[in-house]
Amino acid sequence: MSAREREGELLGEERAVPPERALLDVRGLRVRYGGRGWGRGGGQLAVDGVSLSVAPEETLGLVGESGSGKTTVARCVAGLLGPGAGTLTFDGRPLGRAGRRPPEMRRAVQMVFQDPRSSLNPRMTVASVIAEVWSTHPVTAPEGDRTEALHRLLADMGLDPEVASRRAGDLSGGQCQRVSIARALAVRPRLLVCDEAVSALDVSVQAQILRLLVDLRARHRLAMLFISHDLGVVHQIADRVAVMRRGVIVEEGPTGEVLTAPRDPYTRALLDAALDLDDSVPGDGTADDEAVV
Ligand SMILES: Nc1ncnc2c1ncn2[C@@H]1O[C@H](COP(=O)(O)OP(=O)(O)OP(=O)(O)O)[C@@H](O)[C@H]1O
Repeated sequence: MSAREREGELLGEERAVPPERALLDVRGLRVRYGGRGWGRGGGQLAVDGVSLSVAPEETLGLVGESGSGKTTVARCVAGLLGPGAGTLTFDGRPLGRAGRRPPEMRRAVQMVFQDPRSSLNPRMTVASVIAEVWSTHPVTAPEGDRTEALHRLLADMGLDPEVASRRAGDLSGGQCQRVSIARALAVRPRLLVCDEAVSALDVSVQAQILRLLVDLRARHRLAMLFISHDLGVVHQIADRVAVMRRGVIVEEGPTGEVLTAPRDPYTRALLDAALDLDDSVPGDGTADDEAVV
């Protein structure tokens, strides 16, 4: 089936999330890096007609091998990259690049990156990281005592208030990721795009951050686009899964179905490659917690 046919199928009656129910709706997304401009050839066609939807409070897992185009989709949704072709809508409104989004849409879609250390300025204190996003989105800034609000936010992330005065560069990887999540949630988003958000962490810390995300998702009624090459991790968190290969979605469905009875040979190969799904799921509850201060 060609990318266009597959896109057509996704546009039809079988769509998992009807357009009127979708929070995020991506239709026929195409992205080419380099070359002579869109439609003029050359360069690298990274995403070739991706259509997907995420309902309010739903988590869609996007899986696939390295280079399949997952990050490119994430960057378009977060507004860091413009689509070559296709449409993105959020709550029924067109979703342009971040610079062109109205402030309420910029804050509604937040992203958590793979490498927590490089996504934070190592010289900034945690308090100033959060103060910066509150000043960018003043509507989300606390009205009363900001220090108290900051401490509450940190506590929500499982961080001690003492972390507020520490520089990001002095924190552990897990602590940095908790701060990155705090920065994203400080502006009260509706959709969190997590791009390999636990991949760079030690296995025991992965489990903690995954549990934190599951907990925050419920408490803050978040929708998530959760990108990972790790099927075990996706199994833990996603309601539905879309499988990407070479810029197209080859299979999509409820997580249990896709990961236990895959229809596409590529999904089966991915599952076979994940040596043992159960063993690859982090978090048996026995791992020592990293110091969360
Ligand atoms: N800035 C860029 N310039 C040129 N090509 C790029 C760029 N970013 C990504 N690509 C190419 O686009 C394709 C898709 O990359 P992308 O990072 O979206 O895939 P991915 O599935 O997220 O992979 P990974 O898990 O390794 O990040 C790859 O072939 C990659 O080499």
